[in-house]
Amino acid sequence: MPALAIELAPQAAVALSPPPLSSREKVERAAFSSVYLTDELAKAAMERKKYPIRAEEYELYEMVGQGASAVVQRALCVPLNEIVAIKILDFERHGSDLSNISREAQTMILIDHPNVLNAHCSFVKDHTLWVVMPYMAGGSCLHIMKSAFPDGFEESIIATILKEVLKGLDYLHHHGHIHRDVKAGNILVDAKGGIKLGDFGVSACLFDSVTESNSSVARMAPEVMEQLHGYDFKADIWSFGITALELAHGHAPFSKYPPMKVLLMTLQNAPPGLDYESDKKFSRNFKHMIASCLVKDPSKRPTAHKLLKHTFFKQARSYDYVARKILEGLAALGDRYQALKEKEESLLAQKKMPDGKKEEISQNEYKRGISGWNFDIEDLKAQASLITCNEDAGKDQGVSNSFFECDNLQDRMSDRPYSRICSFKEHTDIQNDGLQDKSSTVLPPDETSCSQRNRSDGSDNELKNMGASDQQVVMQLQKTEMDNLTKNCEKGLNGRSVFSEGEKRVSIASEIDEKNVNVSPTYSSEEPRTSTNCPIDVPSLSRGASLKQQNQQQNNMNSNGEVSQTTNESPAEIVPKGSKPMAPNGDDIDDKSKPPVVQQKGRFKVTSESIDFDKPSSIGLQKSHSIQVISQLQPQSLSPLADSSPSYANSFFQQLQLILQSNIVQRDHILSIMKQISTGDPSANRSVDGASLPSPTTASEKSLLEAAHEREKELLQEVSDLHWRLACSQEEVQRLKARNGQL
Ligand SMILES: Nc1ncnc2c1ncn2[C@@H]1O[C@H](COP(=O)(O)OP(=O)(O)OP(=O)(O)O)[C@@H](O)[C@H]1O
Repeated sequence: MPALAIELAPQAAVALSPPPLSSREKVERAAFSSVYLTDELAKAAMERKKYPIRAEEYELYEMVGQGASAVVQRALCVPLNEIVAIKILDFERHGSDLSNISREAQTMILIDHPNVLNAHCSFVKDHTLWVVMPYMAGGSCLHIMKSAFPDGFEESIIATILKEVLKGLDYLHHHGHIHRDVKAGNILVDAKGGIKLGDFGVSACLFDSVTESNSSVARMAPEVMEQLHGYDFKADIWSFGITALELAHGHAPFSKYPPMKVLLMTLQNAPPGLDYESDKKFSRNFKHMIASCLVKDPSKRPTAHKLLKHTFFKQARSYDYVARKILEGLAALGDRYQALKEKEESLLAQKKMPDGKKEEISQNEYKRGISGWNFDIEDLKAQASLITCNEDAGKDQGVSNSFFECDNLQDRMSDRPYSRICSFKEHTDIQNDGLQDKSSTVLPPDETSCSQRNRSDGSDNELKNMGASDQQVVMQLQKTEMDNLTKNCEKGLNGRSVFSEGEKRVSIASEIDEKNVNVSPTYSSEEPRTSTNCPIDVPSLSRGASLKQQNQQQNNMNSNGEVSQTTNESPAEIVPKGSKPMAPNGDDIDDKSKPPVVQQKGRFKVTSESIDFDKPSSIGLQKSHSIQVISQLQPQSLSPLADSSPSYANSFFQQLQLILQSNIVQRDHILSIMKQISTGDPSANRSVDGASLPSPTTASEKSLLEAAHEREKELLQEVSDLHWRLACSQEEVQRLKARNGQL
């Protein structure tokens, strides 16, 4: 049966109304709905060499790659006598979103940029879609690292590769595309060291594969994970930052964790970054470049266009240099692929988990975030003083512009450089963070304050990043893990080993462990910690330290106060600052003056409106020492403002309750564990209900309860703070509504 071409001239693009279709027909027809077509791209595509669209005209050779949804084979295009790569997607086996796949294959054909892998053509063969592409003989950066650079590339190579990737991203964003899967595995190198960003979205919907693999989750931006407000091209910048870390270390920061863990870590923790101590070989510019991408608030991430001007990329070299440095001496791609596949299969067969050390490193990288950095403040001041202010200064950049070159006025205008003061302040804050505490309890760069405004609208991880359902998941996981922890402690008390050899040592439990339990007085904040510490450390707990540490962490999480709409009813009404219009021409991508755009991208919403909550008011919550009383309060009773927007207040109140409940559960677990340890009785009451807590008969139990009450008070204080911010936010919402009404 002859293969059917789906490479169609854009003029022929017609959306057909579908009667019941076979999956093959669906692919073919979906290819017509070329929403991405632009005249410019279509013209370029028409001018290109014609590749045959019949499978018979290609000779398939060895496999050179495999992704979640496709295999890639080297092949000969017989009529043109040219080696190509053919990506073969089995759309029946993967049950993929056919319209997405074929539409994006179509887009690949129209792509025309030296740094983006385009497709020569694509066609359907039986139940598979064939995408014919240029053959990239070096393979992906991931493959190259796995074969010859397990600890990552050197900085000049990384700068060269990433600069090319960034050019590709800039092109895509300029044409209104989000890549959605930037990673080392999708950065391809040709025989001459040329770099192309591949796999332009041909792999299906991201969230369909979340449960299967964490390779995409590891690089997913927080706003993509939360799915509350949609995301925009800045999500690619986050992934770009993670990819930079991947190239620097040979693996992504949390690649060894299961997807759910990665989701939680990304949402809850400070962003990962290069470590001042262990990454000494890398320059400050590199560290800064990564940090500027890994800012949780997308609006504070630079555009690809702006990032290209970062001083880090000054060290970029030629393609030749890349070929010499990383390709020389490598076996042919097919052989390398085969060898890696065999190695991975044998590891799997032996049930050998990946190196536990790497897990620890990942964990520590993650926790430290950028806290270990030391900036030369004088240097920064000098650089910052070169930057010109504009009226929006400080509004939308997460990190200083002092690392960015401003070539001309247009760049300055389009990229909205920071003001001198903000730039300096930002770094002061970063530096202070580093000096203040080298442990994990630091604010990420996006949460450092630049002004009063920024102080009040920085991200609140618990509230901004997580919807109610996320929190339920978190709570459930935390409870499960806490139960595990309790069991492990029991095992420890019974003289049995806490973790078996092959057991994963770092899990969510370790996170909880960090926050709530692991507070041995002998603990050094710079030492890696794992949940294995539990049975050893707990007997010598310093409760004060424990609670303080926990509180500090909580405060860090909650002190920035951005309050975002989380109700499901009207997600488009209030959206985060980070969501900006994705301008097709790219020039005004950062222009806040544009009207809001809400766009549905498959299952995601792309939104552009932002709201700042910057005006404090003083509405206090009456404190109570009983958590029960607070948790029973109805939202209406909390604030008169709640009446004006009940769904908003309800949602917010629910979130507060969830956080509080989560803390209560954790607290009770900890108390229970401590009691077991102090009595040496693993069968001691493990109930987590406040009502069934043991009565304070001994001095140690008394002090435990005192500590718990302290914590309770702290939590109440936090609730009070949050409520205050809610009131501010509501006021701001009213103000904005009024302003919108006027407009
Ligand atoms: N044009 C090419 N030339 C050489 N190798 C390629 C080419 N395209 C892809 N590969 C190799 O094949 C691998 C899988 O391809 P690709 O990532 O496009 O598949 P996928 O199913 O979309 O993957 P995923 O969705 O997991 O990213 C790549 O990581 C790369 O190593």
